[in-house]
Amino acid sequence: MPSMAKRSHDPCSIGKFSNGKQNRQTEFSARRQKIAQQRKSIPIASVEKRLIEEVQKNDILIIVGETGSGKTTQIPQFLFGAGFCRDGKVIGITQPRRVAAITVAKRVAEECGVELGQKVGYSVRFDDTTSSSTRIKYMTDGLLLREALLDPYLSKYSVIIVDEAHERTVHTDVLLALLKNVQSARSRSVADDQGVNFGKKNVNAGMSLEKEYGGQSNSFLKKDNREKYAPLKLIIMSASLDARTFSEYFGNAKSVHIQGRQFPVDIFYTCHPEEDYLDASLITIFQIHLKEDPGDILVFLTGQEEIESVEKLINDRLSQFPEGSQKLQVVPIFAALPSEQQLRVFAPAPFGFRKVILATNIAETSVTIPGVKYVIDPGFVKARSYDSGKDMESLIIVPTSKSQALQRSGRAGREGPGKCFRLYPESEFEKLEDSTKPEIKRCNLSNVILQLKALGVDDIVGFDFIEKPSRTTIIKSLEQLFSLGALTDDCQLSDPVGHQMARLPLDPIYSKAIILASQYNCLEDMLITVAMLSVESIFYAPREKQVEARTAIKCFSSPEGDHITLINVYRASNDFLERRSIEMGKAKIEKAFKKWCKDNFISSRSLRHARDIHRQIRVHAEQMGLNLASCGDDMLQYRRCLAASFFLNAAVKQPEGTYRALASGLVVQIHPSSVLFRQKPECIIFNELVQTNSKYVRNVSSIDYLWLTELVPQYYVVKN
Ligand SMILES: Nc1ncnc2c1ncn2[C@@H]1O[C@H](COP(=O)(O)OP(=O)(O)OP(=O)(O)O)[C@@H](O)[C@H]1O
Repeated sequence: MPSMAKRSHDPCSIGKFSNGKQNRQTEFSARRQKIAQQRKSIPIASVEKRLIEEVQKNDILIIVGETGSGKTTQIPQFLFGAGFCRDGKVIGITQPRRVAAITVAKRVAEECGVELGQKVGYSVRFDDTTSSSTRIKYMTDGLLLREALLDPYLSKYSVIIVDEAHERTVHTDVLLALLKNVQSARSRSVADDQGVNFGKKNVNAGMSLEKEYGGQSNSFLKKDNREKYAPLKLIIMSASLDARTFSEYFGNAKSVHIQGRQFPVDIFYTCHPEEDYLDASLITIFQIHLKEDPGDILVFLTGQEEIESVEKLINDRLSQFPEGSQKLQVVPIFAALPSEQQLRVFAPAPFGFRKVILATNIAETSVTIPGVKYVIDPGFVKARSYDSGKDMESLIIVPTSKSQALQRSGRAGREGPGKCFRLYPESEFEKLEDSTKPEIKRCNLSNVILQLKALGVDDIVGFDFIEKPSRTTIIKSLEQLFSLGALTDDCQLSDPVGHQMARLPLDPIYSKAIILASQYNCLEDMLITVAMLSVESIFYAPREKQVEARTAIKCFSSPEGDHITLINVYRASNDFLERRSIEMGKAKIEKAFKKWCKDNFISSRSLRHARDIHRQIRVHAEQMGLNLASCGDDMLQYRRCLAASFFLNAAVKQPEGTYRALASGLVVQIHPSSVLFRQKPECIIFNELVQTNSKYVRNVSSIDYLWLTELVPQYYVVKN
């Protein structure tokens, strides 16, 4: 059992739990009363007037306030009350994650006593609950960026609040630059009584990549029409923000600090470092379950695999408890789970049960999970990392930053006093970085550049990022887009390919595969491929059943590689569901589907998610008028299309059985999970590069070497 040392203690009162026996109406009014009470006692309530004055006085305001002080839920309501939505204007609040946007909107609608989608709504990719009456709109930062493509001045908004800005996701950073530009353009339009026009580019024939890199900073909203826009108010918010960086970026903008949180959270550290944080998490879960007062537990793990393995370990251990004494409900939440399954963590546990939520960092900021009193934080997170020299992007497990640790502990103590168990010594905490390195500095930028180009940004190097990505990364990403045919020689979006790619909400390499597949008459098959490649892992092989799992996978495997194998799984699941939907009702199908997946060592969650993604991207393909054909059983065209799409990830076999990636020169091996692990064909394409003790490639298919020069001569003849 990890021994814990308590760091601080605040006097606490025990949270109250409803007995659930009141009739519905009394329950409803009691809940409304409770919410009204909560709102009054929230720290931010006492500074409402001052905050409104600050927003009125300052066009840009930076607000730093403790977790749970009421920034996300209350400030938009204050602004609404102060008249910021007059003339039908909207207050927009961005969140880095969908789950936060959805759940906070639901809470605020409830606080306002309105139906979701009326005064308060949310909009996230593929799910929009807003209507023409919506005045307080929660959304993801990525969604607001896409809105800017259609309405460059974001003209319906009077205020935009960028929440959890400390996360510094790529979308947040790009959004900040965009908003800065939109704000000054809107102010100019009023001051000069002269309008502005968005996105008209100085097409400069013959401009080379070199010129693109060397350009000067440009404002991409250019004056030349006569429309007027009302000024835009901008608020940047977080609990753990380096206010100075943001203030300087926005020309010494004013920052205000909100003191206090509603309930205390006691922090505990282990006395010694833990060798195995999964084991330590498991022990701490049961330690809390057996010894602590009622209250749910939120555990932060790094990804789906860890979550599923801890889920299994908890259930195994529970099965050893005497019948009827288990009383622990385990609910996972991670990005790859379909939305409705993610939202299960917000439902109360069955009466008398304690809920254990196993979460990735998607539950780290903004969300309030009702019932959570205990947080377990092993101190790790899976983060993107990019080596621009090798053009290699990977996900690696790294220690959290101090600001992430603070956010995690902030998930306890929202409805009453809480406790946070950090599974590392306090001395380790002191060594953590203050904040997380901005994502823009650790990822490939081709997607961002594609979006910026679609927004009309000419000069990427000169673009006013809050922190500039490295020049090498920008150059590599531009080169990649150029190789994919998304950019013309003068660095503009190509027509139609570049524009079509920017419309698809996917990585450029996948968008390109979809556009090409339309020409190769195999789009249906490529849509399945992209959907299956977008989820974590389709096959699930428990350690103790490796042999059985390998036999089961053989039923689907194709000698041509993992891509066709994934298509076989998808098609088999289609057949299964079609047959069953004739035989049985909806509720039974779900159960039968789970059993079918389990028998075949397939993760039913991942497959469901892939089916969901497939449905969504198919709608995009239809709307774009692409040719929705399938190549049926003759997969040759499909394999040629794989080669033409993923040529940047082609590799050839070396005499000793390793592979040399043609674009980067890296020496890689086929991952043991690939169906081609033993077969080792002469030439392959792959979709993922993972770095453990060696460099492995996953999702691999064999191709004919000559296809590369035949299908992508502009790259292979010229370059290699
Ligand atoms: N869904 C909910 N159920 C119950 N209480 C809630 C809910 N959402 C918010 N609250 C209450 O409102 C308080 C303020 O939440 P809010 O999200 O506005 O804080 P915040 O300052 O934005 O915190 P953070 O920085 O952690 O996002 C919470 O501490 C909690 O008491």
